[in-house]
Amino acid sequence: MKPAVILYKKLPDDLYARLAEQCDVTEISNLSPENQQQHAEAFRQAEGLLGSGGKVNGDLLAKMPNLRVCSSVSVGYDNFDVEALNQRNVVLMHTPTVLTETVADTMMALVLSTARRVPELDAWVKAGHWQKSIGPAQFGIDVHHKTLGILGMGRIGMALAQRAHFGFGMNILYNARREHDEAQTRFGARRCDLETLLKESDFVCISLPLTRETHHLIGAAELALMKPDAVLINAGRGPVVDEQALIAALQAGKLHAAGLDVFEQEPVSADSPLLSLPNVVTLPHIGSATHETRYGMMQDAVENLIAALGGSVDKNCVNPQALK
Ligand SMILES: NC(=O)c1ccc[n+]([C@@H]2O[C@H](COP(=O)([O-])OP(=O)(O)OC[C@H]3O[C@@H](n4cnc5c(N)ncnc54)[C@H](O)[C@@H]3O)[C@@H](O)[C@H]2O)c1
Ligand SMILES: O=C(O)[C@H](O)CO
Repeated sequence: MKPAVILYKKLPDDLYARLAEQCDVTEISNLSPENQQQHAEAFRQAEGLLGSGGKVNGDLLAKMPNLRVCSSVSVGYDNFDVEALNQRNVVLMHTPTVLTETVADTMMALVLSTARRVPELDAWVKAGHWQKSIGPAQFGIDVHHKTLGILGMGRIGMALAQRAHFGFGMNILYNARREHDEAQTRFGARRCDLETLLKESDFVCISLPLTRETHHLIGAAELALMKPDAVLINAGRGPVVDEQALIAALQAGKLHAAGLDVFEQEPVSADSPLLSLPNVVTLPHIGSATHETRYGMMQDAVENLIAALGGSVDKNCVNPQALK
């Protein structure tokens, strides 16, 4: 008999067919309480759960007594209560690697667009304000040969360092719990404490996961250490930065600009002051959102689920120790 799974994300037809060939699929739009209630029996039967968005915690697990594998269409897994999964011996699979280069591209896009004010000046031209030669009011700041500090020197941090160092001749700083030999050898990257990184970087770039340690890692005190002409980029998770403190720093002119792909609340509220600051570039959490990469993530998530239900967790598993 095929294992029962709940699918809470729309898949392309070919990937749905691949999943349905191996599993008995119940498809729902999301993990809302209404869907959990309406499909209570399917939740009770399910051995697998595949999708992204929505909390997977002890409450949900209590409704899924047969669950063995969760497969997330994301690398970040802060939506999952891993301790609760471990207690129940539920394996969590995710999609690292396939999205790394695309997210690094997005971060570089934020670096360039904040420094050179691309969205702001695009709107200015389209609004008909370009009536004579531009002057200092339209100038930006250089990116090349500046210092880029990375918080979260993992897969995405390394791919960003590669672009910044080889593409733009930038000096790379990083803050990490351990020395990263490859970062030192390939990019001449220097490990430093958080304070030094914030004081010396022209661009502070966050590609950290959201954990108890990283929640509000960057608050008012940390922002105050940054140079007034520095830029903050966040493509990790919104709550790594205290958003109220960031708004206050930007409003007080203590930072040059910010580039944000992630927010404390998503979608960001339409009345957030961040949306009316001209020096803030906002994106709707599109770090990995290209056609090719999103397809690759969904493909990996399907294969991860099938492999883990079959007892194989050699690749892309957050908690292999949970496998009984
Ligand atoms: N904006 C997006 O669309 C998007 C897309 C993909 C990933 N992300 C985010 O980026 C994160 C990183 O992805 P990755 O594939 O590079 O993961 P990774 O595990 O390879 O890298 C994360 C790095 O952060 C480091 N780290 C963790 N806690 C730290 C701390 N307290 N201090 C210093 N360093 C710490 C880890 O040691 C690791 O090197 C994901 O967890 C996710 O939250 C966002
Ligand atoms: O963690 C990830 O993979 C991205 O944020 C997409 O959700």
